Amino acid sequence: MTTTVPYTTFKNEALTDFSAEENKTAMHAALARVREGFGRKYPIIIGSEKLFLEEEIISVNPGNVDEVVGTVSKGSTNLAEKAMQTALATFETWKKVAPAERAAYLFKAAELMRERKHEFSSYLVYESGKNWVEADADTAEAIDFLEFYGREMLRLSQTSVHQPLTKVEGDDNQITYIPLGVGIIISPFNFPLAIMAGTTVAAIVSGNTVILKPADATPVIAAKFVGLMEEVGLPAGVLNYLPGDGIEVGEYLVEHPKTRFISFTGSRAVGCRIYERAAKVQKGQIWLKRVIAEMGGKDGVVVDETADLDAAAAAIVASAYGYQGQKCSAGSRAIIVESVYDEVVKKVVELTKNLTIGLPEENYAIGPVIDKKSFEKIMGYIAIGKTEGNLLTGGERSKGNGFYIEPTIFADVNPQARIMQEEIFGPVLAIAKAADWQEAIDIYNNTEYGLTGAYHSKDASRIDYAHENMHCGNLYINKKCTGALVGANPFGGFNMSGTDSKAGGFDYLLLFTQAKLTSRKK
Ligand SMILES: NC(=O)c1ccc[n+]([C@@H]2O[C@H](COP(=O)([O-])OP(=O)(O)OC[C@H]3O[C@@H](n4cnc5c(N)ncnc54)[C@H](O)[C@@H]3O)[C@@H](O)[C@H]2O)c1
Ligand SMILES: N[C@@H](CCC=O)C(=O)O
Repeated sequence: MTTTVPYTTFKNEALTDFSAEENKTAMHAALARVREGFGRKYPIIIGSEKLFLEEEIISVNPGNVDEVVGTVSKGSTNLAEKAMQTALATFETWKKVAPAERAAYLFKAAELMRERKHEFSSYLVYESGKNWVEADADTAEAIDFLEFYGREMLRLSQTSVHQPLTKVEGDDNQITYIPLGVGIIISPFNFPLAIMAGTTVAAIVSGNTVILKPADATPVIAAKFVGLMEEVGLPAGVLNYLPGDGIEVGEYLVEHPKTRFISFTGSRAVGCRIYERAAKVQKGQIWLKRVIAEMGGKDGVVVDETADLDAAAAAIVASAYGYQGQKCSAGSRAIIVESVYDEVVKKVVELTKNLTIGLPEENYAIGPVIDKKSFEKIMGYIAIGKTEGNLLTGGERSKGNGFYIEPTIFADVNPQARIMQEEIFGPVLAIAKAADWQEAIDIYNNTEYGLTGAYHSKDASRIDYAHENMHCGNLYINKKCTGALVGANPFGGFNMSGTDSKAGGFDYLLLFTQAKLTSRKK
């Protein structure tokens, strides 16, 4: 298999318009088909072996906890070792496969995923509790990553385009981006298709082999994706699928001397732990491991008195509550200038009270949070919020046979308060008042994170100031602070939000390669 797709032809996948009757009908049909497959068992996949084990991870619908979406065999350290040996052996052949051939697998997978878009989105609805729009965006982003990284590998392999070298008389100089080796992909629950698939295929298309450890709550959608890659003919052993306990299997692989890199997306605490453990050189290890860690955020929307206040309020609500606030990009803080504070807060409360709560499969605006542990953590923060701010709406569990929480707003919160500083990862918004726009930006910058932010204003010089001074990887002007588009809004943050990488960006594949220079005498 190979490809002749020009690398310049990337376009973002269109989102589905669910107000159109035919799309609604197609989504209902896909949900019904996926529901028929509930309770299916999914194996561990190592090379060409499919292993069904007694010990399993049970994937439950967070919107209706009596439903089991599927069960997935659970990996152990023995199987992690087996996966490592398989990935190491396969690397010897995969690294020699031409970039165009590697990219072709991604393009084929994108084509099939596009054809089965609603089916993938339905798994997201049932397994992660996303409503239709959020699920559709997750699937579209996964398609984008396949199309984008495939093209990026083609571009990177044309090194005269990527890095034209200075001409030297009598020399023929060539730079080649070669793969690293075996990578461990550790993915989060919240973009269980897009981030899981994107981080996996970026590594694979660059010529590496990988062991994928998906999030415990969302292993079925990962199994579906691995099945798709198998279907397009990706050679066995390039992508090994090993669900398992983060601490047991994850740490075994992070510490393994043959691990060449770790691509982690998840919380700050786990990211820091992986970074530290990966830094220790193990017996027999002949490289320093590369760690790509995309971690949490405490993102915020800043509004000054010149802004379009309706648009700003809508952006605050969309940023805070999309997928129940379970986005690293979620705008869990709003910082509003005093002179318009009451007006904007009133609008935000009204919009929030209009949000409907219910089953994701019925496409309510607000669904459940992912699991019991998250539910309890978020309710814990709501209890803290009740001591740190004025509760304007929400603050309670919501009805339903799942992990439903009311969208919650705390106003008049001190910028140093815990709910203004710590990532809650749930439908909780903390609002602070600033004396003026500059103080608002200072408050925005006053966290340990630096992932996304938004600034709402009509004043061009303040916008320029925000552009220079709001310290975050993704800054949005007069927009919400979520929803980065592959290729258009390369995504990743500063400080404790990670290692400053940019998923969906034009330098991302460099993280999975090393540059080799060959200088020939003519
Ligand atoms: N910056 C980004 O691009 C980005 C994107 C999505 C999510 N996130 C962050 O992810 C977090 C939410 O996801 P989550 O709850 O799945 O995160 P998490 O850190 O709990 O888990 C992420 C992954 O790490 C694994 N893991 C847990 N402990 C481990 C260990 N000791 N060693 C190795 N692996 C281990 C988990 O099993 C899971 O697969 C939030 O903090 C969010 O901000 C960041
Ligand atoms: N890339 C997504 C966030 C990913 C993290 O959760 C966004 O831009 O909203």
